[in-house]
Amino acid sequence: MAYFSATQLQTLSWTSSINPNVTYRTPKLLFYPKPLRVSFSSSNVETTTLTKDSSTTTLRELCYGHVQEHVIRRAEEVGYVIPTEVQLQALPFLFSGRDCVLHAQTGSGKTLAYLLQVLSVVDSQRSAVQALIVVPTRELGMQVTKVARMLAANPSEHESGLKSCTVMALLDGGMLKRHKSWLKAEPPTIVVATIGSLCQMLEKHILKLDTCQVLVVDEVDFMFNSSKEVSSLKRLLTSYSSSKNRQTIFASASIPQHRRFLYDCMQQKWTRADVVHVHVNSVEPMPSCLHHRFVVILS
Ligand SMILES: Nc1ncnc2c1ncn2[C@@H]1O[C@H](COP(=O)(O)OP(=O)(O)OP(=O)(O)O)[C@@H](O)[C@H]1O
Repeated sequence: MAYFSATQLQTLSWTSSINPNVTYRTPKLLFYPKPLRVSFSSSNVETTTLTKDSSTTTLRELCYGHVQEHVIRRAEEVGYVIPTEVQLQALPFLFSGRDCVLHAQTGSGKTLAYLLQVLSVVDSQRSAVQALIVVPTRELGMQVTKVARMLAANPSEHESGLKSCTVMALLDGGMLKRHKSWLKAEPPTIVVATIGSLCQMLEKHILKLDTCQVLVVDEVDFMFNSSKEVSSLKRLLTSYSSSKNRQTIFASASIPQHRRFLYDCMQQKWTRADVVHVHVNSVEPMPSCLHHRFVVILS
């Protein structure tokens, strides 16, 4: 049995401080902006000189050759022009097909990072579920579905005669009866699901995941901390499709014991052994205190 010590796990961790002496050797990242401080927990670090400034790398440049033009255009139309730090760091790994743990603060842009990867992989002409995004709550599921549908919408669909990518929201409290008929008639390309509704569909064999190429688990720390969801989630990660045949992406704002989590990912075969931990630290730390002010309005 292979044994990995916690120190052998590959962890990429960026901060905004610049250390010109430490970078790393992944060739895909050579266009990277400024020298970034990249810490590996192994001693596998090499020095390279990076030239281009991060402020000049656009989302279009990052996505070029991976994401369809209409998706990039749609993203630009809604204002996604410059990648956030986590998108800048994660997208080259995601596009290369590596399993990733996206670990960055709330609002840092993890959702867009994994949705761009999902949209780069799926083929809307195939009638099969190709990506599954598991979320802890209905509210988050609705938000993710909205962004996915917005990005996937193809305005030239009618002229080209090509089918658009379809996104199903399989969420707790939703109309599962309607979803059953939809799944039977024509499988959607992407499914966004809460674990409860998803398991119902899987157990009844209405939904099959053998064609799933990308599995995303959002708010993974929340899911693993919920006693109600954890066993179903573990089953999902190991039973319905194998980590060899799919790309697995975990996203979370906080993973308190991330080394332990990465170790489990490999040991339990939730991911492949070369899973990448993309850890973007907050550029602006939380303020140490808050000032409260109030105004008295005299009537
Ligand atoms: N490249 C970008 N340019 C401009 N805005 C962006 C970009 N990427 C994401 N956003 C916006 O930033 C906000 C937060 O993004 P998002 O929801 O993807 O963050 P997140 O890291 O997934 O947060 P959470 O941990 O809460 O799920 C959203 O309003 C999104 O539209």
